[in-house]
Formats: sequence, C-alpha cells, structure tokens
Amino acid sequence: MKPDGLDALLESGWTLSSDEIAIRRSFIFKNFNAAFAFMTRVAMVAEKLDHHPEWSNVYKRVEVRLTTHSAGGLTDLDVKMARKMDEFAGQ
Ligand SMILES: C[C@H](O)[C@H](O)[C@H]1CNC2=NC(N)=NC(=O)C2=N1
Repeated sequence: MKPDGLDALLESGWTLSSDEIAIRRSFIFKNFNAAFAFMTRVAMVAEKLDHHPEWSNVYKRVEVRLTTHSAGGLTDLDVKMARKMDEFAGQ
C-alpha cells in the first residue's frame, strides 16, 4: 500500500527503489557546512518522530534513503521525513 503523497514526491526529485520499499534522493549543498547543518536539523526531526534516515555524506553531498524498517516498506513517516528534508534543503 503506497502512502498518500508518495506520487508527488516521485514527481519532485525522489526516486522509488526497484523493490518499491524505499525512496532516495541526493541533496547537494554549497559546502560541507551547509550539508552538515541540514543533517543536524533533520536529526532533530528524526528523533522527534522516532523515524531515522539511512544516509551518507561526502563533502557537500548528502545521499538519503528512506524506508520504515518495522513495516518493511514505505509509510506516512517516510513521506513526512522527505517533505521536511525538501523544506530544509530549500527544494
Ligand atoms: C525502537 C524504535 O522505536 C524503532 O527502532 C524505530 C526507530 N527508528 C526507525 N526508523 C525507521 N526508518 N524505521 C523504523 O522502523 C524505525 N524504528
């Protein structure tokens, strides 16, 4: 069952994994400081929602994968996190 809002995310830069259990996006910032500031802001939301991204950072790039481990697929929480990330990244 696809969560509400997923299609809009997929039209705005997020991509669905081939097994359809996760979405991904690559964010590029102006420098490492901006990338790390983004990650810090997202970390606060992740703790609040008890929903955590899989991500990696190299210099000014942050690669994100969102899925709900307990559900084995995508839920409303992934959509919520993706929207927050887009907002914080100015996307
Ligand atoms: C015990 C704790 O609530 C769970 O492990 C939470 C933490 N963060 C989580 N994050 C994500 N992405 N999926 C989960 O199922 C999940 N579960």
